[in-house]
Amino acid sequence: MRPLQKQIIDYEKVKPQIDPEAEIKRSVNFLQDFLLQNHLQTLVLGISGGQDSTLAGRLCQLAVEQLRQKTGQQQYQFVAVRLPYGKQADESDALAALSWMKPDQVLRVDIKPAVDATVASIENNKLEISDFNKGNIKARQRMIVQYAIAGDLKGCVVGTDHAAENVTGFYTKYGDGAADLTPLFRLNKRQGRQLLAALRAPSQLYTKVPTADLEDQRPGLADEAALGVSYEDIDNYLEGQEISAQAAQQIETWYQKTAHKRRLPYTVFDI
Ligand SMILES: NC(=O)c1ccc[n+]([C@@H]2O[C@H](COP(=O)([O-])OP(=O)(O)OC[C@H]3O[C@@H](n4cnc5c(N)ncnc54)[C@H](O)[C@@H]3O)[C@@H](O)[C@H]2O)c1
Ligand SMILES: Nc1ncnc2c1ncn2[C@@H]1O[C@H](COP(=O)(O)O)[C@@H](O)[C@H]1O
Ligand SMILES: O=P(O)(O)OP(=O)(O)O
Ligand SMILES: [Mg+2]
Repeated sequence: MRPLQKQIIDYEKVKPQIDPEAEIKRSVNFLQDFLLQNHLQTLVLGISGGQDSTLAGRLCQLAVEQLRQKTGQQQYQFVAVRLPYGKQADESDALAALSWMKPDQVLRVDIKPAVDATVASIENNKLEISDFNKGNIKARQRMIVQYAIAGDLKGCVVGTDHAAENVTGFYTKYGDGAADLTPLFRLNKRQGRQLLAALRAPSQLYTKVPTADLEDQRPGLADEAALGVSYEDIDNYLEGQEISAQAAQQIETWYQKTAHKRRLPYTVFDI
C-alpha cells in the first residue's frame, strides 16, 4: 500500500468491508446520543435528491422515531429542507427521496433571491463573481438557512460528508462542509449505497450520478468529471486496494490541496 494511502485510511476510518445493518444502527445511535447529550430536539438536513442526503435523511428520521418511542417524549423531530436555487432540474428526484424517507416536516426555501442579491451587492464594488465562486455562495446560503432553522427549533445541522468526499475535500468550506455532526463519516460512496440497499430504498435513489449541481453554466456536472477521478477508484483506494498510479496520485493531490478544510482555522500557534 502507498504510505500516504495508509495514513489517509487511518484518518478517514474506512473499513474494507462493512456490515450495513450494524453501520445503520451505529449512525442512528450516534444521532440519538448527540441529541440527548446536547439537550437538542431537532435534526435539520438539506435534501437535494442525491444519494448522500437521501441516506442521511432516512437515518435522521429513524433516529427521532426511535427516540420518541424510547423516551416517550414527542419533541424529537427531523426537519428536511428543500433548498433549490430557483427551479431545480431534478426536483422529481428530491421529491422521490422525501416520499421514501418520510420526514416529520419538510420546509422549502428558495435560495435564489438571497444568492442573486449577494452576488449583485458584491459586484457593485467592481468585482466579478465567477460562476464557480457563485456556486460556493449557493452552498453557503444553504448553510445559512439550515442554521437559521436549527437556531429556531432547538436543533442541529446534519452534514452528509463521507470518506469519499472528505478525502478530496469536495465540498464548499463552511458551505455544505459546515455541520454539527456527520453521521456518514467513515463510509465511502459504495458503502453508502449498501446502507441504502439494506434500508430498502428504491434503487433509483442510489444509482443516480453524484453531482454538486452548483454551477449555472454546467448544470448537473458530475462530481467525477470535476474531480478527474472516479468514485470506484476513490472507494477502492479507501478500502486499501491497489489502483492505477495516476488515480492514486489524483486523490492524494486533492487530499493535500484541501488539508485546510479538514481542520479548524489556523492560529499564531500553527506557523
Ligand atoms: N462552486 C461550484 O460551482 C462547485 C461545483 C461543483 C463542485 N464544487 C466543489 O466544491 C469545492 C469548493 O471549491 P473550492 O475548494 O475552490 O472553494 P472553497 O470555498 O471550499 O475553498 C476555497 C477557500 O478556502 C480558503 N483557502 C484556500 N486555500 C487555503 C489554504 N491553503 N489554507 C487555508 N485556507 C485556504 C480560501 O478562503 C478560499 O477562498 C471544490 O472541491 C469544487 O470542486 C464546487
Ligand atoms: N438543492 C439542494 N437542496 C437541499 N439541499 C441541498 C441541495 N444541494 C445540496 N444540498 C445539501 O448539500 C449537501 C452536499 O451536496 P453535494 O451534492 O455533495 O455537493 C447535500 O447532501 C445536501 O444536504
Ligand atoms: O450530497 P447529495 O445528497 O447531493 O448526494 P451526491 O453527492 O451523490 O450528489
Ligand atoms: Mg448532490
